[in-house]
Amino acid sequence: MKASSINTAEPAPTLMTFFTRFEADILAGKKTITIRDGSESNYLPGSTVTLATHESGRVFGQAKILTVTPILFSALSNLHAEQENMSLDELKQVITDIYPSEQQLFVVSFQHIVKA
Ligand SMILES: CC(=O)Nc1cc[nH]c(=O)n1
Repeated sequence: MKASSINTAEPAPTLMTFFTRFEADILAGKKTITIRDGSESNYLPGSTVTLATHESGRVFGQAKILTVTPILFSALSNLHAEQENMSLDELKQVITDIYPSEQQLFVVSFQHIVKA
């Protein structure tokens, strides 16, 4: 993402939540990206975020944000699916379930650095 397109109006988030079903893949280093909508696109590359479950808020680790890249739903590829540790069909279904009819999305890549 270009520096000029980073939203500096709000502080970068320090918490990233995931559905519990994704936790094991993240801790195993098998899921290295997350695809979010515009409301969760303000992560700052280089920053460290706390990882917690969406359902209960249980903290399960920390990660370093590497990149935040805009992407259209129609441009999701097998590379994204690999980085999510799922097939492309699965990934498209997951994203459609979470963000119905959202075209503009953001790929947030991260490195899991600490297990809680
Ligand atoms: C809580 C939540 O929205 N979690 C998501 C959303 C998109 N991708 C993902 O890996 N996790």
